[in-house]
Amino acid sequence: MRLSHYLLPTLKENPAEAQIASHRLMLRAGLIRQEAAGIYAWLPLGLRVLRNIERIVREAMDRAGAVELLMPTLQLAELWRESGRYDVYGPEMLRIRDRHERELLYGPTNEEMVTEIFRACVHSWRNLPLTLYQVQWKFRDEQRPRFGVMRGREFLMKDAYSFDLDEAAARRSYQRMFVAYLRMFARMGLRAIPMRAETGPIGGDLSHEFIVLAQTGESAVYCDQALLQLPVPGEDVDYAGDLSPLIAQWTGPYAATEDVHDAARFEHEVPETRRVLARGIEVGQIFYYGTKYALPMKAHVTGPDGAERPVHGGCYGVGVSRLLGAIIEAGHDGQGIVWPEAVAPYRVGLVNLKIGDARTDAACAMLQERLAQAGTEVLYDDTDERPGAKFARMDLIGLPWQLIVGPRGLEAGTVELKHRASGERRELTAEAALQTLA
Ligand SMILES: Nc1ncnc2c1ncn2[C@@H]1O[C@H](COS(=O)(=O)NC(=O)[C@@H](N)CS)[C@@H](O)[C@H]1O
Repeated sequence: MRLSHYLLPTLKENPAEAQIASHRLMLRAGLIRQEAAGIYAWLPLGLRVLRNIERIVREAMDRAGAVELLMPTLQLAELWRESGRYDVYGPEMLRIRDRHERELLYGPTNEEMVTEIFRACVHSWRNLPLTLYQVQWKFRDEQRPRFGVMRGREFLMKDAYSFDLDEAAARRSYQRMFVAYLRMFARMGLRAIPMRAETGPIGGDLSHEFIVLAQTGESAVYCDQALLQLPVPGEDVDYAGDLSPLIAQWTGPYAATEDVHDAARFEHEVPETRRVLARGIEVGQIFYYGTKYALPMKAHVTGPDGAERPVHGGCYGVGVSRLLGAIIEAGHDGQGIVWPEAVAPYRVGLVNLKIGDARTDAACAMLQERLAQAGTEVLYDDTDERPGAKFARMDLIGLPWQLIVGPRGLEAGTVELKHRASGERRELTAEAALQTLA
């Protein structure tokens, strides 16, 4: 991709309204643009990261056996009257009337709608367990949208919903999602800690939040240091097996958000040297809520004994757009963003220090060709700005690698390869650089 024909409106100054690093950097690096309070346009570079995060989320859901569908953002109010949540959901719900004066709402979440789809399509226990998921925009009319995409009003969520014959089976679905979440966040370069949490308007009696520790996190969290060192389940985890030992390993040590924190237990259970009090960003939350929606909405299946019964459910959310903020909070320095390779918008920033010079242009063309053949995504800075400005922009947007081509280097038969995260720079031949990037 050539920067001279791209849309990358970087900003030199820190925008006054941005109070935390990720908000400042997302605006300065030209990833998003605020269109209204809590409502953002996703500019090309930010959209590529969002899509990479979605890909990792989808791969984790598919691997855990969930099935993707896509539900509309607009929902009928009567659906929420069936569950009894329409009147209790509160001012966060954006209520809309269409031209026929029909009452609609912009979905803040989709338990009712997915239950309606389930009850219309599934009638036998033989179809269970079934976990459906989507990646869809949500709207919550937050009183105080802030911190950029961290607490937006329109935001992208992966929401999954499990359906099972009984509580025991539903808890197994919950465990599969729990493990999938541990793996998913680790693949994004995050250490997300599962913490017992309140269930709030979604309901149920079992919930865990997945928290990324960060100074600017909105939640205060208390946990046992031991949790921060646990190895994340590997690629070979057997989702069909008994996951209880794994869950016990991750839920044994003390971990709680402030709204469920038990100070006495914390002091009693956790040796002082291992007590962690930190702030965290909630990047996901999972709930078991039994028949809370199936009962009022009559989502039944015929059991093995031939009897009709309401299904047991759970829901599993991930803040896909919030994750850009969380990843930047966890990975940035004084020069800008430091993207983990797995989510970076491009892997290599190719910088031509003298656009128009036959040798540097030819070298850059060759490098782009070879990197494209190797499947490496490249953002080519073919602008004629000063080198200093080009380096600063590359550091700001935080691509994992910078490949710098200048006339002096070519004279000596070398190009420069810089690793953004470590700051390490090396002068080496183009071939050696391509080998390093392979
Ligand atoms: N205002 C918001 N802006 C950005 N992300 C948000 C916002 N509200 C929630 N999220 C993200 O969305 C995730 C899921 O939201 S939730 O309310 O906990 N859960 C649900 O809505 C369930 N229906 C999940 S299926 C949260 O963990 C958080 O990461």
